[in-house]
Amino acid sequence: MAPTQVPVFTGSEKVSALKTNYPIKRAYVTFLAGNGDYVKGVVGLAKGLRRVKSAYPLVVAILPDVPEEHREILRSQGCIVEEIEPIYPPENHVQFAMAYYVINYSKLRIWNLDYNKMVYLDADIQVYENIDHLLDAPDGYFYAVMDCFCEKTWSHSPQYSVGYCQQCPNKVTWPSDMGSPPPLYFNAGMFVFEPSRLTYESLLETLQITPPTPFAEQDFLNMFFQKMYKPIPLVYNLVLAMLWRHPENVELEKVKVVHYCAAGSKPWRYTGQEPNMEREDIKLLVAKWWDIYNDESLDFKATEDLSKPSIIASMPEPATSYIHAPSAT
Ligand SMILES: O=c1ccn([C@@H]2O[C@H](COP(=O)(O)OP(=O)(O)O)[C@@H](O)[C@H]2O)c(=O)[nH]1
Ligand SMILES: OC[C@H]1O[C@H](O[C@@H]2[C@@H](O)[C@H](O)[C@@H](O)[C@H](O)[C@@H]2O)[C@H](O)[C@@H](O)[C@H]1O
Ligand SMILES: [Mn+2]
Repeated sequence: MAPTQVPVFTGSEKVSALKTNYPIKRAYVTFLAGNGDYVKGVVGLAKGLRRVKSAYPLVVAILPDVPEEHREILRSQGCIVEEIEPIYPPENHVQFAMAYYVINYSKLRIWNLDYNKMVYLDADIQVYENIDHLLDAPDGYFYAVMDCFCEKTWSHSPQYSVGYCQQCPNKVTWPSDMGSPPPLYFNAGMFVFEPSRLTYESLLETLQITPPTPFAEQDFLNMFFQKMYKPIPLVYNLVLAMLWRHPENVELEKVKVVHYCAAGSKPWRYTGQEPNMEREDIKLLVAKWWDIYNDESLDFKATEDLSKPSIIASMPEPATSYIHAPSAT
């Protein structure tokens, strides 16, 4: 297991009795911008969640530039489509964020959705095993998987310059003349969070006085939730670069969620040309993604699916509920 991970789930734990008169609303949520091919990622994710019999719906937070044709595709796959307004960082700093990532600040709108607990998943993520239990995790924390600093995309950072990575903190000791090592840093492609108006307004106010940085909203979220961040095991968000940067930390057969974020790994654009893309494990993971995307039996069927447990999921919670430790496999 990677160092410094604090196991969130220690077994079947009794969660405090929930006293509420309103149904606890839980869902998965992803983000879609533009009229390009990321819509395929969302369709794949919707079908993947259906394949693992998730009890919760998939909300898609879309920017206004998503065409009606794509919105219809998402609705036909049982997604709940919610249009959000873009969020731009302070005008005079935008050049500091990598241009490609600036649209990701708009992800912050998901804190304003009308749900109590959500799991955010990038559209380039696929869920291969049921992770509904994450929505039972104790409130008051921000759960996410630790990122890796070894890819070239991190070449701007002090970590990269000294060869330090939190995935192997003992390999290169953090130089004492560079102050204390950076706090644990999560990949913002997947996280468990509690939408709230109060948090949402605080995020937006804080953003206005926070100069953008290379990884845009990911850096910002790491700063904002630093005190609440609770690392969860890598099986919940396998950042593909881990396969060649930290293979000792990866047990591929136990991975529940795969994040196709390495350059050239987006399944719907895969050519195998970019570095590491010719690896057998990458070819297997891309093929697994396509198997789900092409599986017509996983398409949404209005009649059958409406009777799915997600209706139950919106019913008031029982007096107590349990967190079941994730399966070892
Ligand atoms: O043209 C785009 C680029 C990004 N995204 C969304 O923004 C997320 C973050 O971008 P990406 O996953 O490409 O970043 P990475 O995780 O690869 O750094 C994507 O997963 C999508 O949900 C999108 O909808 N359209
Ligand atoms: O806007 C910043 C983005 O930052 C993250 O992607 C990065 C990060 O994972 C680096 O560590 C990798 O090196 C890099 O390849 C990858 O693109 C999130 O996955 C994405 O959702 C989004 O927040
Ligand atoms: Mn991603």
